[in-house]
Amino acid sequence: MTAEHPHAEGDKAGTASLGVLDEILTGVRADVARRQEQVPLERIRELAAAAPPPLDAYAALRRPGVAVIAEVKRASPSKGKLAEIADPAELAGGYAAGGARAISVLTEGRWFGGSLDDLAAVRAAVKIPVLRKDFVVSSYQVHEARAYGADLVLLIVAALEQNALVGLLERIESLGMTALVEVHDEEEADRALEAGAQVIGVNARDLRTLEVDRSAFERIAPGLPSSIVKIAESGVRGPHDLIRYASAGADAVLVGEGLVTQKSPREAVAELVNAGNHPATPRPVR
Ligand SMILES: O=C(O)c1ccccc1NCC(=O)[C@H](O)[C@H](O)COP(=O)(O)O
Repeated sequence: MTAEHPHAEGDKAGTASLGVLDEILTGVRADVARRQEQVPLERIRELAAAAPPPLDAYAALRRPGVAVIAEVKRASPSKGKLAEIADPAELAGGYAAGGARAISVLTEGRWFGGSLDDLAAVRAAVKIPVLRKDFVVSSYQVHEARAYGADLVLLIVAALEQNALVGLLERIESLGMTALVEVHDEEEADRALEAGAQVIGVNARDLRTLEVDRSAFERIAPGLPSSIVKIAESGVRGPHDLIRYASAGADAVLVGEGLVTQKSPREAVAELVNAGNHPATPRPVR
């Protein structure tokens, strides 16, 4: 993690500034501009085209049982430092061995302590789909994601005008990847559907206040068509949260803090996977 992490360790949800998403995006734009100066768009496109083909994340997440997407997350705006992750490949290998269906890699550096090197290391370590979890605002980042081995790319509706959302989603799909389109309310869910999203994540974390409200998924998911893969993001601290999300129709849960802070992230994943496969756990209606 960079030394100039903007929030001190131990910051709590609710105390961050209302403009945290804007603050993150300002830093992301500066970082993308710097990388693009070093590796021009034409070159990153060549690297993306030369990368091994992406895996089918939609199919992987539609398989029976509630899928666990396990996240490599060192730090966050809401909590500051979460875990020392010296070897993201080893962590991801443990997640895969525990039964994770996909791995999420935070590649934003200033707030989350991630990097594209983490993405490449994880890609090389596992044979399951890998998500580039970042604040994607330009097609350059989409080509970068592919060049570094991503199969899935996060798009946050709250961070994008509708034209940009549509353009980036099409770019992701044109490179054979899957877009995970993140929403926080019904209006954003409508925008995601209009843009053509096939995989929608409802993030329980309000990006303005950083508070986690698990009922957001329960409000939004039932209104989504059955063909959509529905992912409940944030707030899974154990099997009880997975079961709650499954009861509201989740195909998958995306889990960061609840895994990286455990003594054995591999066992913590396995516990969630078992809960997701248990016959008593509700199945999404398709
Ligand atoms: O985690 C944060 O504090 C955060 C703040 C602002 C924007 C995004 C943020 N997190 C990204 C995520 O969506 C989570 O890492 C992911 O859903 C996992 O959440 P959790 O299991 O609660 O760590």
